[in-house]
Amino acid sequence: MKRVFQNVRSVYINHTLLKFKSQTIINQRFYTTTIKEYSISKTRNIGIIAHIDGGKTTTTERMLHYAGFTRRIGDVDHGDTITDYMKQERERGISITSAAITFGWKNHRINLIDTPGHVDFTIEVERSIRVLDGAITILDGVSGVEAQTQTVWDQADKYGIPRIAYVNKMDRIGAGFGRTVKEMRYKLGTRPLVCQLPIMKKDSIGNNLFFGIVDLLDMQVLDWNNNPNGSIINKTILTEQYPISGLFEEAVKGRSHLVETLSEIDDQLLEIFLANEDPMKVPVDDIREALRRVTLSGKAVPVFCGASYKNIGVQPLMDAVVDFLPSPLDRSPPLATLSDKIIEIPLKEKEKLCAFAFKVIHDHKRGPMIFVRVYSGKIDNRMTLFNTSSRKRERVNKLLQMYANDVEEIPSISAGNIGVIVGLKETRTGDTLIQINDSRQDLKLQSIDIPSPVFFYSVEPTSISDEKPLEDALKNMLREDPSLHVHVDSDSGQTLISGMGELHLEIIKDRLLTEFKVNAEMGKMRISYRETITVEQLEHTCLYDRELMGKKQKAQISLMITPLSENDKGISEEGGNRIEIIIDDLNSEQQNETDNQNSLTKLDKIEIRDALHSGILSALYRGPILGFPITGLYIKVHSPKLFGLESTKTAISACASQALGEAMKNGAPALLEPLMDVEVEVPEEHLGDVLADLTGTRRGNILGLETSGQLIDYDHSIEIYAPPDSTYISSNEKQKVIEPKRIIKAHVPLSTLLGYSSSLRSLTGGTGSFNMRIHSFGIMSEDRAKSVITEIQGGY
Ligand SMILES: Nc1nc2c(ncn2[C@@H]2O[C@H](COP(=O)(O)OP(=O)(O)OP(=O)(O)O)[C@@H](O)[C@H]2O)c(=O)[nH]1
Repeated sequence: MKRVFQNVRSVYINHTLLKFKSQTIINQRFYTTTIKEYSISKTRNIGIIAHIDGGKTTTTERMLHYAGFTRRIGDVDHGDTITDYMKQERERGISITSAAITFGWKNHRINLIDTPGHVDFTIEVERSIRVLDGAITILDGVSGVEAQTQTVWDQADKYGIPRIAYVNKMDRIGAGFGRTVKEMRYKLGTRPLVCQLPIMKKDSIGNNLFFGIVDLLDMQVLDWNNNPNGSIINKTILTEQYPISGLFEEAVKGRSHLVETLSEIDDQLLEIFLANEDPMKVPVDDIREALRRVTLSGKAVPVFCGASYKNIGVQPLMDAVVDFLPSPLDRSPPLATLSDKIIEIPLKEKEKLCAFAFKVIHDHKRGPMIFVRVYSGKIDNRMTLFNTSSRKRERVNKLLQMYANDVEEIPSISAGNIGVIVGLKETRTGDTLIQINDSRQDLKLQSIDIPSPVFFYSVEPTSISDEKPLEDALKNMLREDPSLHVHVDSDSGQTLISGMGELHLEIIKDRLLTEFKVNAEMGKMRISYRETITVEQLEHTCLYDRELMGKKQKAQISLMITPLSENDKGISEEGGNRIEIIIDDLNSEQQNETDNQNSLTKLDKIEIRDALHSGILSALYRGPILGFPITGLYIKVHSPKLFGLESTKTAISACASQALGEAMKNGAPALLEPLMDVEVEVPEEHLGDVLADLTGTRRGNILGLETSGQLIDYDHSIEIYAPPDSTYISSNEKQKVIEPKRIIKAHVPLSTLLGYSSSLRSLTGGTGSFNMRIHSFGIMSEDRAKSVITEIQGGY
């Protein structure tokens, strides 16, 4: 073939961008550590979020390689990736924890978090997103926007995280870039801006192979031809002579659309566009700057494509992280509460310290490792910190930068950065850390919403000598995982462990037995029901007056309890309840107090509030019917009456607990069961059978039917550009493209979904798939409640 186009070979290995302090080979890996300090504007705290199996770990692995961090690319399917380092992750080929790694790219420091995709580990995603400044959303080019893609998208929306999107797996038969872009518009409600086009090429036997991409900004073709690890990219300026018919014309259409859409959203680019008139003449740097502005504002999402497994498309994606995702300086300051007021925490190194513990892992050699994001000030090695949540002083033993499961010691973690503290004994996920001499002792950064657990089992140590190791292991795991709940049932004395799903609890069991080497037996996995009240409002006053260990304990409080409205449920905390504590009235009473014995000088308001709060929380664990956790209530604690030194923290807490227990009995309590948001995808011919099964014994409520890959509820008023997919699929492959499936959306009680995957398999001959996540807890009918009570009381 006559070469009529300019061919530029460019080496994309980025080793030189890191300033090496040392290089060591550990387990065949090539580790580099860096002492180079990047300014905050050159820092990117980003996450990779996607549906399960979207290719997050595979993409991260390539990023590490091209950044010069690893000598060889790890493979999820061989269980040797850097970020999936837990035994359970490698065995199952899935991510369970989110790994945090730092690497350099184009003179920027990238702190990257690879999050899990499975719905059982949603909280891992939530706590990571909480501290991120930007995210890459990976979509599977064949499956398009999937259920969990929508979940993580919503989570990122909640925290206002700017995003770029990457349509992966373009090498797979049936991949549709244009279709996925359209799905982003109508399923995610975003405005996708196509920045690249995928290119297919015929191989020797006529099959289409994903070969490279067109960069619509620079109007050049990037291909990774004959290049096993993808480090070398051939760059070719795209002209009309390019030997793939129609490619140049499609690229002109794509670029024109990109410039026109950007001009619609961004006034600065509009001016440049008007001055140039032709979208093809608008300078690439101006387009890049406009893309950055619209991404940061959340008005649009640039879309890229590739096949990470085939080492295609990853470096341009890394460039996009640097070019379009925000630095910590581009983000609005996080909010915190201070003395019941909402304040902003400005990002300044010279300010007082404010850091957020977003993850805790228990390392057998180093002890607890606390992952923190520093929002203002600086954490120095050996510093003493104050934890405003546990109200304890904690001393830093070491500060670390993480390279997945490998580390480098660093002298400090400055504002805008993510790092790890070793030496803190009491800090848990979600805690706020400040300096010891800071007067803002109740400063708390907005914490993480923890979804309600839906499964539980009991755990018993095999012998008395196993009790302590079990207790220690559970304590460590609780600090790591805020979605795990451990509770000792006061009636049976059994330790109950509850979690987000069957997989979550299976992993916990596996870790207890193999990682912590605890000898224990687990009971059958069961559904965690809930209890609530059905009356409109309850008022109750409780006087607690007891003698404990020879000391008189006395306190009184009043409660007002109402069921939460549907709107309030979305903003509820504490197991789906909202607790409000009003102790302002305490002041006046205290001031009027004449009897010195009744003065409250020993307890400050924060301690009284904490004691009331912990008392209510402990009572919420045990409902009056079957002892399941209480949910769906707004509980107002008010008019506390304290009796001098007899009103200890224990008395106040016990009084609150007793008050709620007594009140619940008068509230016509009812049992609730978890209702799941279910999406079942089936071929048309099995639709009837699957619907009948869901609405029959499974008691499902069908919410709607959709067809995969078709535009439903699509807002045509916003025009988007999506390249035609058929251009890139050979007639041979067209026959193999999977037919569109029907998607059933329903609310179904969890209790009827146990073992659903095998039923669905037999109903659809293995062609159906489903996804579920907790929607809410719904009140059981009387008959259903009776059968659950009989089942549980008769040996449950
Ligand atoms: N054909 C093809 N397969 C891919 C590509 N990227 C990833 N895969 C495969 O897809 C599967 C899932 O990849 P992972 O990287 O583990 O996906 P993940 O999103 O990290 O998965 P979870 O963390 O468990 O949610 C593995 O078998 C990969 O080899 C790709 O570009 N093309």
